[in-house]
Amino acid sequence: MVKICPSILSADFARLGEEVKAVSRAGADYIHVDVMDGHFVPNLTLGPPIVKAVRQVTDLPLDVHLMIDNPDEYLEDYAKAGADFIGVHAEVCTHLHRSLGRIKELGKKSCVVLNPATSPAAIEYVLDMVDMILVMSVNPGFGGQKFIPSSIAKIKAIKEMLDARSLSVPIQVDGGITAETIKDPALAGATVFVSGTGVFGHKDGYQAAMEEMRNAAGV
Ligand SMILES: O=C(CO)[C@@H](O)[C@H](O)COP(=O)(O)O
Repeated sequence: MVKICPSILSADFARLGEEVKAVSRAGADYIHVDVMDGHFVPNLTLGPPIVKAVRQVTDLPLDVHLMIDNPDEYLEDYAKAGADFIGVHAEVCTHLHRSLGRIKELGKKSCVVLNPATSPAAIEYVLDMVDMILVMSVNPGFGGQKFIPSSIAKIKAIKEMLDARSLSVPIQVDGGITAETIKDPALAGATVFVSGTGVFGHKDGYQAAMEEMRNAAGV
């Protein structure tokens, strides 16, 4: 079952509440919230007060992707703000097992995130404790970038690792996802798709964008 998660990074921030309501009505499965700190990634976005505000305008799960250094220091703030999923990068968590465990202790779903250059081996020993795995198909920091094709082999490798352990953790993919690019990652085993410009920039509107992606995924 394909899930589509509009990334509010590409929304009109001056009308953020309306934008979130509109994609929720148009059939989004989760609202994807990109948190950037200007250190781990070369861009700055938003923090817990905005997550709290978004929480008030939709009943959909909030999928909060922390692109920040020292995520442990902020997990509780994002949990309190209303995140449902909290994603942390394998590259910045010195004690990844502890960070993912802390997310669960806070009563939230945990997601581990891999940059394009990071090997699936980095998450081999936490596969059994995560609720979602996010494969970045662009280098994080900006919307509107081109899908990196090597992500497909990585998704396949992670799917094989999960199957070998009889685990059914959803694989999410994020970056450059549109109706034109969704099929290959879907065939490789991804079921959860983040899309920013592909949804918010679609010429025929949000519902058409998500329907096209679901149809194109075709799995
Ligand atoms: O995390 C990120 C970027 O760092 C993504 O969530 C982008 O927001 C996706 O945007 P598109 O590539 O779909 O435009």
